[in-house]
Amino acid sequence: MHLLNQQELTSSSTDLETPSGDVAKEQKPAQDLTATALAYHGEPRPGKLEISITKPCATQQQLSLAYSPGVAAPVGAIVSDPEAVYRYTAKGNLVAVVTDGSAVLGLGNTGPLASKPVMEGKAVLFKSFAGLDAIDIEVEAESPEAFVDTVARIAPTFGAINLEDIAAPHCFKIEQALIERLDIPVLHDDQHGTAITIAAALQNALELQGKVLPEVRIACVGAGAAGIATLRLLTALGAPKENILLIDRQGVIREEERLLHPYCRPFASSTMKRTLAEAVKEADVFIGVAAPDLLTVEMLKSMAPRPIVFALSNPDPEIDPTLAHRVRSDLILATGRTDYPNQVNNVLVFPFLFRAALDVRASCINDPMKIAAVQALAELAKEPVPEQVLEAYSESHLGFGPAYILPKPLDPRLREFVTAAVAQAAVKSGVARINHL
Ligand SMILES: NC(=O)C1=CN([C@@H]2O[C@H](COP(=O)(O)OP(=O)(O)OC[C@H]3O[C@@H](n4cnc5c(N)ncnc54)[C@H](OP(=O)(O)O)[C@@H]3O)[C@@H](O)[C@H]2O)C=CC1
Ligand SMILES: CC(=O)C(=O)O
Ligand SMILES: [Mg+2]
Repeated sequence: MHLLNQQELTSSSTDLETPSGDVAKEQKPAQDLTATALAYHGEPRPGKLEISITKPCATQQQLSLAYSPGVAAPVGAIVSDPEAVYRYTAKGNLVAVVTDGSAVLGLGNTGPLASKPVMEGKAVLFKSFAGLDAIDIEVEAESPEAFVDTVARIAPTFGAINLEDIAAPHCFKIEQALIERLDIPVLHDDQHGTAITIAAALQNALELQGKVLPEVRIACVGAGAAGIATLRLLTALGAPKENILLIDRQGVIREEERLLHPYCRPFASSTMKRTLAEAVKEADVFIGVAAPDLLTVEMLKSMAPRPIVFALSNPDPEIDPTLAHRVRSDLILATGRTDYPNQVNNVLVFPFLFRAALDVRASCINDPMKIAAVQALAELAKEPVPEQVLEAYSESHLGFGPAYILPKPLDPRLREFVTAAVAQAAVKSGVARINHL
């Protein structure tokens, strides 16, 4: 599949009026996205990050405070009281973005080295959207245990750990082991950041389509980190398991048919349906967290009236959005990408979950905090959109509707709105260690 970048979109797109009255952008093939992206990453200096200092260190006196002998004072304070580390070091605002490179976006197991641009990107988003300092750490680990051990050993440096792009099923075991071993928040973004974003987007899309979660039929392709966590959250929010079909490379995951890992088992179905095409037929909701181009035009046509399609594989979605809008005028469609309407991407969540957790020094990121994020994100989509956001996206109007089911990631209100809701939930559920509210 070939999709366009933002510049090409704004310079070469034509608007298609769909029968539902929404405007879908018609796009022409990109010639230079690869070259532009490589230049962006390579020039004027390689990469997207640097470290800057926050205290002056230009005179003999300043050097003797920053280093020997002055630095001994905070060391002593931390030895006496470990909590003083939050007062005298950067720990409390520092997140590790850690990966083994085993499920990098939808590109698969690229290994740790090639995952570095994505992890640097996550660090950029932490900083620019939530003011958090983040360092990317790409780990070469021979086993999940070795990975856990590596992260646990470096954890004292950080205020929180964001696990990224670690494939299922190891990701579940790794996250659980680190949560148990560490006293700082640990969260696998591809599980929970994605699940929260999808749940908020689905809540709003269902409202617009005149449907409700307890009644819709859901086909989810991708039984990995994102897929399993999303179904766990959606069922917790009221989606009946019997209305859900989960599909992986071998087809619909059915009870007692093959050896399933324990994370898949709760979503195994007693259905007679075996293929993705059969699973999608008459479904109200398609959630794609798997790979490009899996949803065909025929499958889309076979979905129920007023369908919802979240084609979230990055960078290339499960169906080309322009094609999908041509086929179904009653569709609400989202992708994970920035250059289409309705970006359903965990960037809407992870900066603010961690911002809140660190602000109140939460010991973990628990379910009430995740549910608070769902509600805050869904609610913010219904507020008038500030001029600054319209300008950032070169739009003259954005408002709650089929082409705007969630706030845009560049919306500066996210930081206050989502962070406040999550922090309040942390305090209320008893996991906050300080109360700034
Ligand atoms: N928009 C967003 O915010 C996010 C999007 N994603 C996207 O979701 C996808 C999966 O990520 P993640 O869950 O972390 O990865 P995992 O490796 O944990 O899981 C991938 C899952 O997708 C399935 N899959 C892969 N290819 C196919 C195929 N051709 N047909 C059917 N199933 C397939 C795999 O099946 P099997 O086990 O049989 O190989 C597996 O169940 C990626 O494309 C990623 O970009 C992820 C997180 C956030
Ligand atoms: C968005 C993201 O984290 C992913 O596609 O893996
Ligand atoms: Mg990811």
